Amino acid sequence: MALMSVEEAVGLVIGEVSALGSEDVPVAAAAGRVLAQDLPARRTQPPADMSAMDGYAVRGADIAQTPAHLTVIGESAAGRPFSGSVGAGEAVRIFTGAVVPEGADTVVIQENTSRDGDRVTTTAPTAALRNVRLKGCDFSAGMPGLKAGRRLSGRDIMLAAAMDHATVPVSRRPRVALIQTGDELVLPGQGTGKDSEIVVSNAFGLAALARRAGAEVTDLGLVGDDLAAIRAVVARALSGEFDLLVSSGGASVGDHDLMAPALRAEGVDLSVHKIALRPGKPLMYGRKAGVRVLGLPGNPVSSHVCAMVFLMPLVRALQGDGVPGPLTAPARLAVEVAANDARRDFMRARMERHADGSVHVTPFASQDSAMLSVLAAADCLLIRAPFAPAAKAGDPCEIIPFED
Ligand SMILES: Nc1nc2c(c(=O)[nH]1)N[C@H]1C(S)=C(S)[C@@H](COP(=O)(O)OP(=O)(O)OC[C@H]3O[C@@H](n4cnc5c(N)ncnc54)[C@H](O)[C@@H]3O)O[C@H]1N2
Ligand code: MOO
Repeated sequence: MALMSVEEAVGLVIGEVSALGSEDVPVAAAAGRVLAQDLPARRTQPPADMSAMDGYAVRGADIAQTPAHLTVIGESAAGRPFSGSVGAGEAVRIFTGAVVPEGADTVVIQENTSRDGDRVTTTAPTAALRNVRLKGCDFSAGMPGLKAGRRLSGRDIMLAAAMDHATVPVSRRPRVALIQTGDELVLPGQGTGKDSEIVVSNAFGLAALARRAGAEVTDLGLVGDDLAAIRAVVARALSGEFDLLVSSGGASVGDHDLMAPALRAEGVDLSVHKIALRPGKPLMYGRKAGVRVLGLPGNPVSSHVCAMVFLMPLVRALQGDGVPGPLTAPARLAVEVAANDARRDFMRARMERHADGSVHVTPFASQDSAMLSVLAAADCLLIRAPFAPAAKAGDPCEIIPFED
């Protein structure tokens, strides 16, 4: 059977996905969530012309010549505006963040003045209109401040709060169920010391990546290589409690690789199985009604790479994220690499930043998809396109930097 290209598979997995429902969350809890609707400003900022400096609010025309002598008629502080207006030859003592009083249009910083009782004299020139933040220069009421589909950063929630939103509408978190299959698997600390045992690792990495992408994750635990047992846990995961089932293991063609038969027996329509991807060839994707299923290979590195290429983008797309990723970056090869075969390769690699800012990437000598020590030592994946010719040190390349 011909292998499906990674692009086609990604298209099938996230192509027709739209956001699950939405919920309102306090703005303080909204960082990392995806905005479900455009967020307009509920007020104008600054709400009035405001001083950007500590000094004196004056009429610009009055200070065209230095020195200019003015009479101080009052004070405007942040939150405590001056109620009168500034006439010709007058000044109001003003502080940063205070409303510029009516009549004034310029603020002279106090370092450029000398004060004597209620008289103030300018000691250096100030251009008219300086040091004033005009009403609405940041945003105006009704203006679309943040667009739907945006994953909110700390900077975004500052803007949301300043626009006077105590809560923000975000897409609800996709509910993800994890299953790990394999008779050999034991939990950390629970092995009996037999050479045939393998301590599970995959669910920890998968849960971490899914949560980082915004999912609520439930680990349904380990299940042996037994069709009835796998079907039972698959049936639970498909029962409506979850939006996405993610399995690891049992995806290949061996006699004990039972995930595809179990999924099909439980009514999952598998549209992807076997991809031109390394690591991660035996990747499955399918749906049963509203529940999506991602069947990842058991090899630990394969499961993790597939999670970066398919699981995280899918979890983000299920929140309506307009940029589901993964985000790639340009770099240069630090060493030569051999020609690639038909599978798009995501090589574990380390990057080094040179003084000129360029990033140089060295893939590890071992690219075994079982080797967690190499995965943990890597800080990026070097992408090699299908049939890419051999390349030499200094050639441009593309990487996916790990986010942690
Ligand atoms: N004849 C063929 N054999 C294999 C092929 C193939 O095309 N033809 N593909 C290989 C590739 S590529 C991969 S990747 C693996 C994937 O196999 P499975 O998804 O069936 O994975 P398992 O056999 O269940 O496990 C593989 C390996 O990973 C260990 N493992 C499994 N689950 C976990 C876990 N949760 N935590 C840690 N380690 C885990 C497991 O013990 C095995 O060592 O198939 C190749 N074979
Ligand atoms: O795809 Mo497998 O992950 O090459 O080992």
